[in-house]
Amino acid sequence: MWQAEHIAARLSQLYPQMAVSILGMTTQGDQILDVSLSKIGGKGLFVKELETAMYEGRADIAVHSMKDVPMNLPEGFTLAAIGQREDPRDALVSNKFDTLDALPHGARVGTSSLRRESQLRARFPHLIIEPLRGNVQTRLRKLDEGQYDAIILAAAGLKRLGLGDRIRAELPAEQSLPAVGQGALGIECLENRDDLIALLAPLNDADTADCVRAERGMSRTLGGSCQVPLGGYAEIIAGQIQLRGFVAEVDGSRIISGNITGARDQAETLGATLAEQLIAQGADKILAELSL
Ligand SMILES: NCc1[nH]cc(CCC(=O)O)c1CC(=O)O
Repeated sequence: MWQAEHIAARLSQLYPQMAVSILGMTTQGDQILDVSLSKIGGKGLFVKELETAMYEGRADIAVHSMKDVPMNLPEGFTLAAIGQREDPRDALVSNKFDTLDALPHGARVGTSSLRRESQLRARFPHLIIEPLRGNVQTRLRKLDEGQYDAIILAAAGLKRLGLGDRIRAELPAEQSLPAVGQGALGIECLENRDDLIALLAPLNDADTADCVRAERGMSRTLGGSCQVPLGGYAEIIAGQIQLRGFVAEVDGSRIISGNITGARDQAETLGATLAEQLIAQGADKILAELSL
């Protein structure tokens, strides 16, 4: 809802004559909370109902976290704009500990993200990783009730909700490589709505869009979703895209990582090329084992 309201406010600012209203929706991704997303079909669950609403003409656009948008949109839909990225990092939230290093043997860390789990287990095999789902407030409540010693959340979600003061440590990309698209908002509409695509163009942030395209190019080639421990994060450095990526065993016993730098107008190809490099190092075998 914060994301939808943010985009509605931007549109009202850009187009004062435009009537903007929010059609609040709950998706299966919000409703099914007792199991990990990786077991129930992944991220598409956050976007499907919204696409149905657009298809049926009940909504014109949908606002998504790019992290939740599947690599291949259904036929007839397009991403009209990708907004400026909020903090892309993962954040440690705890009432007892200020850093990951401070967590003692046997400390319980909440996350249902295979990406976060694999990176934690590789560096801190003495921690116990336990599932944690629900919206941001629910996750914080479960921490505060003492079910966990610490939890890992996206910094972006916390900051947007004014909960940035709960962050004990922001994990640098070297320690917790973010998810593909993390921290960026995407606006989806029907591909044939040239009117909307033109109106939404000013909301596109070229830097973020190029970075997210590179990340998604990698993930698409790897066939990844949140069903696999996979991270991808791109930055614009000296006018070029620098993309890092990894695929790991969930238990952290193996992490295949790499990076690549290249031209912004080749973003997707750059992502695909990094994916091929990870595959050459055995990423495809890890992915194949996971889909068994
Ligand atoms: N999968 C849920 C989800 N999708 C996007 C965000 C955070 C906000 C963002 O990345 O834009 C979150 C929560 C989290 O990972 O803590």
